[in-house]
Parts: sequence; C-alpha cells; structure tokens
Amino acid sequence: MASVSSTSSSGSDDENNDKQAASTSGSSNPFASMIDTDFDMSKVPETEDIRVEQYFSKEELAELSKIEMTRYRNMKRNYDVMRMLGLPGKKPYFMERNRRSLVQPKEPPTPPLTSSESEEDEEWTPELERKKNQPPKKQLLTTTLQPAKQQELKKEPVEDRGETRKSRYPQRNIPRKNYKEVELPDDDHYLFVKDKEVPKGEPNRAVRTLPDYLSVCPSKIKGAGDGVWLDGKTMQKNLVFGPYDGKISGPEIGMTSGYAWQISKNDKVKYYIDATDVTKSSWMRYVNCARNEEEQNLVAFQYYRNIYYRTYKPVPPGTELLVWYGNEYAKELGISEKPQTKGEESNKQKQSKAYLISDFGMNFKTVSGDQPPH
Ligand SMILES: C[S@@+](CC[C@H](N)C(=O)[O-])C[C@H]1O[C@@H](n2cnc3c(N)ncnc32)[C@H](O)[C@@H]1O
Repeated sequence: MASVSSTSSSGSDDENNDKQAASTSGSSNPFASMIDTDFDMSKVPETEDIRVEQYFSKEELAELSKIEMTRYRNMKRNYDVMRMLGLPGKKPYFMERNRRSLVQPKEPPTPPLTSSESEEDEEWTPELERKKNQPPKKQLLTTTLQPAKQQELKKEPVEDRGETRKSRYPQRNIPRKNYKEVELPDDDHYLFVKDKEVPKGEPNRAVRTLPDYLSVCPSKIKGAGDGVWLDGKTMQKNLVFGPYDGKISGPEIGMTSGYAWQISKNDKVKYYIDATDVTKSSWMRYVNCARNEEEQNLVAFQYYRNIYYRTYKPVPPGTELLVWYGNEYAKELGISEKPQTKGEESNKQKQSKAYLISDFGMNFKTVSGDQPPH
C-alpha cells in the first residue's frame, strides 16, 4: 500500500527520458490485464432489451436495418455503462437533442459531482453560501489552483472537428449546439485509471486512494512538500485520472486553500473543488505544479463539472507526476513561464489535445489501480 513517506524518493531528476519511455511503452498495453472486471454487469440490460426507437423519426425507423438498430442499441448500452461507472462519456450522436428528426430530446449527460454530500450537489451561489450561514474560514494559504489560467497556455487552435472553438474552456465545447459528430478511430483509446475505493470520511483517505504503482513521497521540488511519484514501469500516455475529489466550496475557500480547482461554465466560475481535507479528497491533491513545460507530464482539464488529469506523454518510472496549475498560481509559487522555444511549441500542441472534449468517446476503458502495471 502506498503511503506518505518521510524518506527521500528514489526518483531521478532526469525524468524526461523519452528514449526509455519509448522503448518501454511499446505497442502492447501494460494495463491490459487490469481492466476492471468487478463491475456488476447484471445491472446492465442486454443489447436486445435496450430501446433506441425514441431517438428516431418514423421515417428514419422505417429506413433502419436490423444491423443498424443493433449498432445503435450497442452504442446506447456502452454509453449507459459509462454513466453507471460514473465516467464521462460522449453521448452517441443519434441521441443528441439537436439532431434533426429527434423525437424525444434529452438533456446532455451530467456526470455525478465528486462530493457525496447532497447539499454540495447544488451549484455554489452567494445565496447558498449565506444560507449555510458559515463564518468565513481562516485563510491558510493565499493561493489557488486555477485551471482557467492553465488553459491560457493552450491557445493554439485545436483539431478541426467541424466547429469553431472560440472558448478556452473545455466544458464550453461540450457538444450541445452546432455539434458535428466525428467518429473516433478505434485505436484512439483512453484508459481511465480507477482510484482505490475508500469511503469518504476515512482517516488519510487521500493517500489510500492511490493506485498501487503511485506513491506519495517528498517532492523533488525544494520546499513543495509531498508529491506523487510513479513506481514500477513506464506509464503510457492517455491515462486519465480523476475526478479530482474534494469538497465543493465557494470563493473564500476556493481562492485560498491551495488545493482547489475552479469549475467554470459559460465564462463564470461556478464553484471550487477543494481537496484540503485528506479524509474527503483523493491522491490527486498531492500532485505538484510543474516548473516548466518540459517536466510537466500531466494535463488537467475540466469535463462537465469535474477535473481530470491525463498523461499526455509516456511517463518513465521514478518520475514525479507534475501538472500545470496555471500561470497565475505558478507565479505565486515563484515559477515564471519559460520563454517559448520551438520544441516547447510542439509540446504545447500535444497538451492542447487534452482539451478536446470529444477525445472522450466510446473508447474509454476502465482499469483498476489494484496492481502495478506490467
Ligand atoms: C495541491 S498542493 C500539492 C501537494 C503538496 N505538495 C502537499 O504536500 O500537500 C499545492 C501546494 O503544493 C506546493 N507546491 C506545489 N507545486 C509547487 C512548486 N512547483 N513549487 C513550490 N511549491 C509547490 C505549494 O505549497 C502549493 O500550495
């Protein structure tokens, strides 16, 4: 079991050894044997019991072959499973409300919020804060992780998916209007790594949610406290971790805790997910801020109302996981943005891919964190 250690880590500062990463990442998936088999499939109806007729007009139904119907049922079934697992999943295009001839429009999917407390399910508003009648909490730190700022780094145009992306925020690219469905290639897989399941409120929950091949040890960054390190073998790119677990908070806590990500919608901050409390948060709270783009190996992104981290390049063993908190927060940590070089530019382009919401298609697989990668 991974734990907070007071001894120094065996990790090397030379963690960006791409050669090593390339030689060990290979084409075979080191997580293949870790696909979660615990999920109770009995809860999922069989394909033939899935109803999709409601998404089609009479004319369309008359045109559909049996094979096509089965395909649509399968798509809906996959999507339902994703929802049941609490994973972000792209709604199949035929279920989209703006689709022509749609018989029964549906709301876009909303994955569950990370907090288990029902009152926290409400969006934060000043009124709600007043209702809670809580005295302002003592400010512990003067900084905030602000993903909105992080996204200022990623202003490059994203892949053309049939729409103009004017927004810096991934959540505003959610396919509601003018969305043009693009089928993802089959090999464009993202693996969602499950946290260890630990009930909220348990002592030291954050560390106990670590997958076995990650550990919390002192950071390589002087004065940064603890950080998250990769043991075992190289971690491939496109592993998705999350959601960032914590307490939904207003600005008093969100702007000061040092463990809060901002959740925005339509350019407005809705609330913050604050991971200060180790009994309610997950290991992701320990991930430190990269000091430059080169040592960054995770990108953070908002998907609906949650924050996820994704490996955007292979991560060699003995590497500290580092994400970018955002320009503003980085500045407060004494990290100045490095001037762009040609190499960094291509690096940035890779990062910007993390903000393509439609990356998350039906190709999501779930892997458990129970075993180290092999
Ligand atoms: C989300 S926490 C990360 C985990 C933290 N290191 C710990 O031990 O709990 C953010 C805090 O870690 C520290 N930190 C993270 N990245 C840093 C960096 N690059 N340089 C200095 N301090 C950093 C700062 O104190 C910051 O407020």
